[in-house]
Amino acid sequence: MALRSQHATPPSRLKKSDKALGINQFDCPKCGLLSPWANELLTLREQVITDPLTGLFNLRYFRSSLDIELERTVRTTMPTSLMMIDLDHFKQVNDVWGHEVGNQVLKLTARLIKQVTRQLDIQCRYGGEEFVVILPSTSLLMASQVAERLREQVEESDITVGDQSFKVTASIGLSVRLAHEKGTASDLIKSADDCLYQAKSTGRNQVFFKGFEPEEEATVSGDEKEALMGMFSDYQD
Ligand SMILES: Nc1nc2c(ncn2[C@@H]2O[C@H](COP(=O)(O)OP(=O)(O)OP(=O)(O)O)[C@@H](O)[C@H]2O)c(=O)[nH]1
Repeated sequence: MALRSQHATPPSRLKKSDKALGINQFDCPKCGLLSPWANELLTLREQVITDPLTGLFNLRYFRSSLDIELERTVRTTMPTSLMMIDLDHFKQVNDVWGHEVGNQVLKLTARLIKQVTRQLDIQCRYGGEEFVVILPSTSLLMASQVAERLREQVEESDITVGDQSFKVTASIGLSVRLAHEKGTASDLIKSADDCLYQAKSTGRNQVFFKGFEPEEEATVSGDEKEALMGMFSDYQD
């Protein structure tokens, strides 16, 4: 019995293929899998690749997906972008509001990440209060627009506890791999992580990336942000 699909197919998307057999037999439309235990196996597989708190993909799935997407970049010449997101001063949220409220903030952040990204993007919890999104076939310019939209949505969201409410912010680092560029998945992660560090160390609540021209560093703000929004206003699915 083997799972042949490279990408996860949630059990809800499976079709029951043969009721007459009287057993739990399912036919996966993506991978053509046919097995009496396929549904149970897919549920198990989903658990193995999912972060239980946020429902996003976990670190294990992130690493294997990034390798696949970087291979795809070489084959298709379409760039792959990477977005690393870290909540600002999250320790204070736990300290002031408690761990359970902290968990609610992580869930909210996961929901916002899913809302602003596309279905084919790969949204993962990297660990703790850090998230990472792989954006296949996405230039750095487009990724910066998505990141800025996410940063804004986090900043604008109210977290309500009883009759009180508070806000959180996020810092975001971006990197991109172009088809002709060499380097490992770890290099791409390090590059996004370095940018995230820059976003944190230069004030937080901002998106940071090495600019569209090599070696040029940039943050998205003011007029540039407006121009980006205008150029890619039809980007959202
Ligand atoms: N509620 C909750 N807290 C978590 C979880 N995982 C990690 N944390 C907390 O996240 C906090 C991260 O704190 P720091 O690494 O100091 O970072 P920070 O306070 O966000 O500060 P900066 O990143 O520098 O802005 C720690 O207090 C961890 O305990 C989790 O699953 N749930």
